[in-house]
Amino acid sequence: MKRSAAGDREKEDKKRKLLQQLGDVPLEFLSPKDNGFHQLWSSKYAKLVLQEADRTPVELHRAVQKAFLTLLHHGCFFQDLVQLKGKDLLTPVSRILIGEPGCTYKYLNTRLFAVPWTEEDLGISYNAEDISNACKAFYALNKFLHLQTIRELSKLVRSKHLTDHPGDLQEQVSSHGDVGQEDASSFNVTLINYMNPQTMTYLKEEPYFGMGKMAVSWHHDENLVEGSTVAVYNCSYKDAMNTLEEEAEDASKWRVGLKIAWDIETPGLALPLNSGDSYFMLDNLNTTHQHCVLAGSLPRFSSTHRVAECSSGTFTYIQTRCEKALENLCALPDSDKTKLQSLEVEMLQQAEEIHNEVEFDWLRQFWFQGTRYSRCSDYWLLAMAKLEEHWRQMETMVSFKNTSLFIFWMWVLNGYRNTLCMPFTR
Ligand SMILES: O=C(O)CCC(=O)C(=O)O
Ligand SMILES: [Fe+2]
Repeated sequence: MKRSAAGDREKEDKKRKLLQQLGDVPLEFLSPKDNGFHQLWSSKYAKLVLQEADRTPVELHRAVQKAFLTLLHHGCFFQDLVQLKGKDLLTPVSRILIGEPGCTYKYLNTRLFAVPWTEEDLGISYNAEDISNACKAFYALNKFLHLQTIRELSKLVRSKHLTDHPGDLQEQVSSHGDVGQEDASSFNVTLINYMNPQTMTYLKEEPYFGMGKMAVSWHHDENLVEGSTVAVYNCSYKDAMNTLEEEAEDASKWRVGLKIAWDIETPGLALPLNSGDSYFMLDNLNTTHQHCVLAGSLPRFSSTHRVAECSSGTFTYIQTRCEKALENLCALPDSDKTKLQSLEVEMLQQAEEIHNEVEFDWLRQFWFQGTRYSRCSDYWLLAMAKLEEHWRQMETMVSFKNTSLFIFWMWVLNGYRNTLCMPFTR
């Protein structure tokens, strides 16, 4: 999914107009201490659900919290260089993507490659046993959050708040008679975020409501299966560096902010999070509303489980594409030379397209991000070596095509010249 520069500009204009309209008066937002907070939540934000820490098994908390720290100690979190409003920006939060083997997730023009999680041993080698265990912990958390999501979705179906898409939701829920099967609500990746506010010198102020410093600005999560839920596990922790008083700590909890997209009438919502809490953006909430993350005072991790739309975003997909293009290349017997089977224009064009796709959307994306993926496992290095080999073979195809085109134009040109010269040469 390419973000168009024109589309971005249009959105920016709309946003600027909105801010001008507001002048210096901030919009209203409600927190738990405000009257009407729960009323607002249940009427305008009913598809946002909080599950407090005690709803999650203690062993799962333990395994996941250990996993976060393992990844941090192995230096697996990286700030992403993303494109926003035509500018290259480094995200304040550092991230890692973990998920189904071969899955990728593209956001803000950056393709992230999932460090594979598996329950059983698929022969994937990890750089350390604790990294392998960390991936297993997120797999377990994923399964748990998936179950909770189904539960919350069916509660939503039964509730009177359901207004739009009742049909879709009903379907999503009823397809879960047998929980655990693959479907639109099985999360295939988690994008894990980490930020230590004490080491971040500059964080942007939330511009519309005056909610405070943002770790992640207002956005919709992109590149997800339409209407799919996003489930987030939140975990802040005290390290030896943090010596805050209990009270001060309380005043600076991490919060998730929500607002209805392009709506300046409905107050925004700021929901404080305790360590171990999970929140769910059910059904199409991510489309109708925007969210942001407001920084608290402690270092914090979040594991954001999603259904990435990866019809053209898995290793299997791109490998199959390459193989399709390479069907047109056949080996000459008794030599290491190859030739094109068909010179049909469509065949040649398709090969060129696939050659570009693998080069720009996969190889360059991967190498641009440096060696970050080799911190965890060799999975993507091996996968990329295969794609590179396909790319190299396609390179010969494209050069064949260019040579054929050259010969064709020479032939046309010569024919033309011969025609012109005919009276003189006769
Ligand atoms: O950390 C969170 O609570 C949510 C982060 C988020 O919105 C994102 O990564 O897209
Ligand atoms: Fe998000």
